[in-house]
Amino acid sequence: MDPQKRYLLTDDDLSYEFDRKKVKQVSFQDLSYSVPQRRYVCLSSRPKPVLQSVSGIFRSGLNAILGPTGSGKTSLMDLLAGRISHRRFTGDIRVNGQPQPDHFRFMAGYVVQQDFLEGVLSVRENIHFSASLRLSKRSLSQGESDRQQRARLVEEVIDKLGLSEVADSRIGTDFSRGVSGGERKRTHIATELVIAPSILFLDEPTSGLDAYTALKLMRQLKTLSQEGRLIVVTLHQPRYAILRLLDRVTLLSAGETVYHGEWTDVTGYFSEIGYQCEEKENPGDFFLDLIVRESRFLKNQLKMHEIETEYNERRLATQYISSHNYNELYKQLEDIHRCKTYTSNSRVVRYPTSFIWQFLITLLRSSRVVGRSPLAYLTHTLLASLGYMLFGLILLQSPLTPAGLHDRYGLFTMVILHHLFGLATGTRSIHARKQQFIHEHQQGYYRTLPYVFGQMLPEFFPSKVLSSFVASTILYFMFGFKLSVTSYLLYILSLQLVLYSASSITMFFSALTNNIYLTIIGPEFLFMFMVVIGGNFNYNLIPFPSEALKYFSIVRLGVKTLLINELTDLEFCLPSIRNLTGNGTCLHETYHVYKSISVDSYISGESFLDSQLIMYETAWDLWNGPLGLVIHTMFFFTLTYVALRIAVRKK
Ligand SMILES: Nc1ncnc2c1ncn2[C@@H]1O[C@H](COP(=O)(O)OP(=O)(O)OP(=O)(O)O)[C@@H](O)[C@H]1O
Repeated sequence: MDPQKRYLLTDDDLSYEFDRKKVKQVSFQDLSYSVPQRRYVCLSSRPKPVLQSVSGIFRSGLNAILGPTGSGKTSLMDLLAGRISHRRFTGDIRVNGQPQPDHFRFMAGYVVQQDFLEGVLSVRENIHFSASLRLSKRSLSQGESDRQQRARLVEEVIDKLGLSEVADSRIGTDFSRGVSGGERKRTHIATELVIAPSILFLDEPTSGLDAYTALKLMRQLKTLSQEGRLIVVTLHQPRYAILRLLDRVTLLSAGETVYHGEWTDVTGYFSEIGYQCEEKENPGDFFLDLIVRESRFLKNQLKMHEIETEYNERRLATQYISSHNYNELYKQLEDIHRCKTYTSNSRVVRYPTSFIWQFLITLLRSSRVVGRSPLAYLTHTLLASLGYMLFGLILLQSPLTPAGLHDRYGLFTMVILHHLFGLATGTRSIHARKQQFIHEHQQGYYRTLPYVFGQMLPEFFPSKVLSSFVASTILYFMFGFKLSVTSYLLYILSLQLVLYSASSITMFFSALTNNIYLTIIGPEFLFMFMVVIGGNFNYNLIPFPSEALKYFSIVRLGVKTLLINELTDLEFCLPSIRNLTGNGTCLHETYHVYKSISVDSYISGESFLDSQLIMYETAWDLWNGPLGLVIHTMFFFTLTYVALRIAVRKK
């Protein structure tokens, strides 16, 4: 193919090219990357350089990025894996000599330091989840059914990583022990390997493992690389036995390269520039100590503003740039990167599976998660029911008296407040899932919307919906609200809508920010605001129409609907004239007798609604409350979706 013509290919063509071809080489030239350094929440100061003019070529085999903590290993790997937007860095990355396509991250396996496996699911189920969402129909062969092929691939990878004995064991959560650390790490690798990527990135795969397990894992990676894969790992301070397995390394110091090339040549290179590693010393320790010592010295010099040109020339990074190794590398890179920079024809990112499929698979996972921890979900219902039962006992069969009318008002307000500050706030656990969502989304498991409908809503709502339904029903009959099917249904509907509305607000805050305090205080502040504007406070001094503002209050919309539903057609009389007609009205003849004695002897539900400035005459007056709650819910769900979309935008 004409090399110039190659760059006229569309993303689809490229994806096809890469799906068919193995990634044999990733080359990068003059990569520089900086991050905004925020001192205060809104103000950003000078950008902090993370990588400076880093170049190299990784080929099939076991490649490693080594360096002390904070030297930029993960950042370099993120760039190479396509997890950082092209807008954020300068330099050029090529895959098999072609520009890195937009969806490269979907094709590459990426094992992050902290895994996001589902603790209540088994090893096999976790791997299956990845296979179901990341293996496109096109990548599966004809003949066998898709389902059988996926199952076979899962079993193959379980076997390859030596996980057969624990395949049905649960991963484990903070509260229940599961598989060992090494098995967990291998399961994480298996979730990536199951898509048979020809390139695999692993960030600190040995961290948290004992020496033996770490070596065993690295040997497995070596075997995988010998099958023709291109594997890139970052390592912090590996032992010698691990270093000997490596084919190529990049040594980083404060974002600059101090060596890139074959592992076997590294000792020779350093002795050439005057640093001789003793025979019995671990070369890894030797180089890293050298880099750390130099960085510390450099930091002190910088503090004193006296970094000398003479010293600069002796710096490891400067010496590397003037070395023969670097010249050779640069010649090769010039050759590979000679072609024009590719500009993408389309920015559409194609997912391996369809929207519906992503929804179904995420729904299956969330149902399993809910089903496997029934106690966690039922506790909510049990506690809420017990609490409401207590209120029901205290106010058992409240009479239709003026005092009973005030009990109704008080109880409605209290139940709504409990829905806001009690039931809805549990939705904050979405915050804990956000990093899992970001990782899985970046790896091409699913789009945002199927996740929202398939995972988020089913996982967070059933327990709340059930709690609200059971507890409110108990209260309804214990307290003795209006005995009418329509009134009962409208009462349940209103409370459910209040719950959705309040939960959508807590969800929005969880999706919006990583700050745990803000996810707690944000919704509470908003709820308090709604109590103030929706309650009977005199806030006419606020410079906007108070009536319009009331529609913003979930409290107002909820209480108003419950009051209209309960109070219309009811009359509340003094106990002494509590001789009801059977349809909730006082015996008016008796009332006439008492009328002259006390004005408080009789109150109609309607007159109470009048006193609260609540309109109740038309169907619109009744239904604008539920409608307002639906609009609230939809509004905050949309905001949640937008916040999640922003959260998953490439770094
Ligand atoms: N998004 C970011 N925001 C702020 N600082 C960042 C960001 N990304 C990287 N950095 C900073 O850049 C430097 C390099 O980070 P990076 O995670 O790449 O280092 P590392 O070598 O992988 O470290 P470790 O071994 O501890 O994981 C660090 O000082 C880090 O704080």
